Amino acid sequence: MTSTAATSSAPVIGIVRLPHASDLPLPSYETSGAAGMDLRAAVPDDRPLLILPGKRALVPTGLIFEIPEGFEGQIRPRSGLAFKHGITCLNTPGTIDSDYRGEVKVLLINHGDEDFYIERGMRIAQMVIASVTRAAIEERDLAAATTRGAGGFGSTGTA
Ligand SMILES: O=c1ccn([C@H]2C[C@H](O)[C@@H](COP(=O)(O)OP(=O)(O)OP(=O)(O)O)O2)c(=O)[nH]1
Ligand SMILES: [Mg+2]
Repeated sequence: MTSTAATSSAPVIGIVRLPHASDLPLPSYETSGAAGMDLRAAVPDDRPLLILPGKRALVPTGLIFEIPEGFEGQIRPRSGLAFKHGITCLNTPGTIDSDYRGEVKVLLINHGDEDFYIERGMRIAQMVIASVTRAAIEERDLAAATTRGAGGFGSTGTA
């Protein structure tokens, strides 16, 4: 089941299919409540991409995204690939900036102990569109005091 229904006031994401993805389906939400649209591998039909255990690969999607200002694309792993094969995104969540006009690529790593072949059209990751807040930056001489202060990295204990 796939769903093309958008939430109300949803941003419109423009997608350009590059020649090496022209026969692949556009990304789509697999169910009516799916948060992410699945991305497919645009590797050659006759040349699956081998990822050896412990190695990583940049997998082409053959897609250029036009994400409106105020939003970003987050590339996240698919849990099934992670659970069954140890295949995940190394830089998760990958950030797709709204002003990026290059081909979106997915950085996969094989954390499993077997060779894994990425086949053409395989759904390798998912993209979640999220709103972004861009902050104003102000330099300060001193940061305002708080109860936590400089405590971190487990300073509150575990229990
Ligand atoms: O998984 C990813 C992550 C990033 N990108 C593209 C889109 C993004 O807008 C651009 C830059 O990503 P990022 O800012 O994470 O990388 P960087 O190492 O800081 O590169 P740059 O100096 O180009 O910003 O690379 C991808 O295609 N896939
Ligand atoms: Mg950057």
